[in-house]
Amino acid sequence: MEGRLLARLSEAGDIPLSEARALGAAPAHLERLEGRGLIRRYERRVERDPAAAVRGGSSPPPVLTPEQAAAAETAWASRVTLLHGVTGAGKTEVYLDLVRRTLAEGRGAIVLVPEISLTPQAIRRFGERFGDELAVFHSKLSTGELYDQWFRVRRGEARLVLGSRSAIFAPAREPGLIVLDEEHEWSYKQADPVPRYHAREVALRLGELTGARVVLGSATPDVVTYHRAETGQIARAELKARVAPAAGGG
Ligand SMILES: Nc1ncnc2c1ncn2[C@@H]1O[C@H](COP(=O)(O)OP(=O)(O)OP(=O)(O)O)[C@@H](O)[C@H]1O
Repeated sequence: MEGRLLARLSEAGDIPLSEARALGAAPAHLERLEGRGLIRRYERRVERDPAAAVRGGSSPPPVLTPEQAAAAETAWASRVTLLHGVTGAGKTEVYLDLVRRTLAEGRGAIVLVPEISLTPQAIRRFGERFGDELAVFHSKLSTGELYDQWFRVRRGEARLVLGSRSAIFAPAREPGLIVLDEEHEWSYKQADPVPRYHAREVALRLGELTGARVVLGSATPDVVTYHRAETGQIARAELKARVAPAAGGG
């Protein structure tokens, strides 16, 4: 067994303890080898990274349409903005543009989407654009995965948080932007279990406390948000046209 282990180590450099065990190494074997100075045991943090699979090459961002560019400008110039746009009008590209600007300023960003919209494709869109800056929070992560994501954000390694409602509590450093996509969704309200909160209200308050811009995106805004926009308490940007499909040119 010891020969097999040493052979494996000489080819791999180092191996996890679990692999040594699988090769048949018992604790006594390891102690003996270590005593003879042939191996050394050490601990290393290994992070689980649920976004790793969706990180790809960086695809260049599309040029925003004039309507999208105007919407991004309004949001950039305002504290809180309702981004009112029909389905397929390209709201996500506006969020991506605002995230890019925010990271370029050296600040962090939190993008909330309803749990049901947090699909691999949606994650990939952000992962392709922002790579290692991205941390993803959703309810299917194991406690360990959640812990790792939390610490990547906490340490400032990941400055962009993408997640469902509870991601609003991620320890983003110096948040400069908070986006709620589909802001009208009832799933942003957590009624049970405690703590009971509405992620939109938390986002608005966090924006006040930190100076982060808040963007509320929807094709069908909540009546409360709509009223705030109508009465001028928050800004409004509209996307009325669908983005023409790249190949269609219509
Ligand atoms: N400026 C652009 N140039 C080229 N393609 C674009 C542009 N903006 C958006 N798209 C493409 O159009 C499609 C719809 O855009 P996007 O997903 O951003 O819209 P959305 O409003 O967020 O959609 P939904 O309402 O479904 O959430 C996507 O495939 C996106 O890549």
